[in-house]
Amino acid sequence: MILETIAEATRKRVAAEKEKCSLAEMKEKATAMNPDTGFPFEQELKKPGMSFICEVKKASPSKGIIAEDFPYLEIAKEYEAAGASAISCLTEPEYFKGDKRYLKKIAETVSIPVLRKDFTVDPYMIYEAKVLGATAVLLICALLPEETLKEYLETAHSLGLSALVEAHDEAEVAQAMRAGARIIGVNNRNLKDFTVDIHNSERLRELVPENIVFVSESGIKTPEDVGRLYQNKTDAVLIGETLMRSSNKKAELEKLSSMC
Ligand SMILES: O=P(O)(O)OC[C@@H](O)[C@@H](O)c1c[nH]c2ccccc12
Repeated sequence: MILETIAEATRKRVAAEKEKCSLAEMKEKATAMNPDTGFPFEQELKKPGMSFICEVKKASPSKGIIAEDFPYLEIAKEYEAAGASAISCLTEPEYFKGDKRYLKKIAETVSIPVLRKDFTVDPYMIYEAKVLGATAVLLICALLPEETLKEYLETAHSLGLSALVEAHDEAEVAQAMRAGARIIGVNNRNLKDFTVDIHNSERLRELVPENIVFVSESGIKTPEDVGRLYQNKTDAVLIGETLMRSSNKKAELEKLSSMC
């Protein structure tokens, strides 16, 4: 299964990185930074109206190369100027052609919150996200036993980082809530077979109380998709491909939000 393959590659990558900068050292750097961020990622998504998390993504295992030309910093600036609430930046290098340097540079440049989009399988990656300037990390339920998820959430929160906890079905939504998630994202893409169904997040919406931020992720393409999710009390949408393929991101974002 692709998710496990990526997780395994990530474990290897992190093991190699620890040779250069140990866990103790990374933790030290992260904890020396100001934890009192006021959780801007969560605050942005909680604002009235639909919030847009716009993703900077060059490639994906399901789509291959999405953007041949990839001026990531310009893209991030365009998202910000277009009114994005936050930016999601892929840092996974092998399958998504992401890079930690993209995240660092984007976080230095824009003033909206930046999510580190990666396959968090080690607390090291949470400390590193903080050091790179991220305001939030992704935690995928399918990769983390409940106790581990709880522990990672506590680590993130103690550093002032928000966590977008990704679930795909009822059991994972329940796991996310028990672990103390404040932001739950339902992925419309099934990571086992890559099928996309935005009905998935519509269906699971009612399981999440309104004090927890609810995000719909993946496969969102039209103003009708966004409008339907908005009617269904979705706080935010996470959109990658549709925006990445658009040559005028501001116009595209305006169009996508036109039915909210
Ligand atoms: O490009 P899309 O279909 O709009 O999807 C964006 C985002 O939801 C997707 O990239 C994603 C959702 N969960 C992930 C976990 C890891 C990597 C990527 C993802």
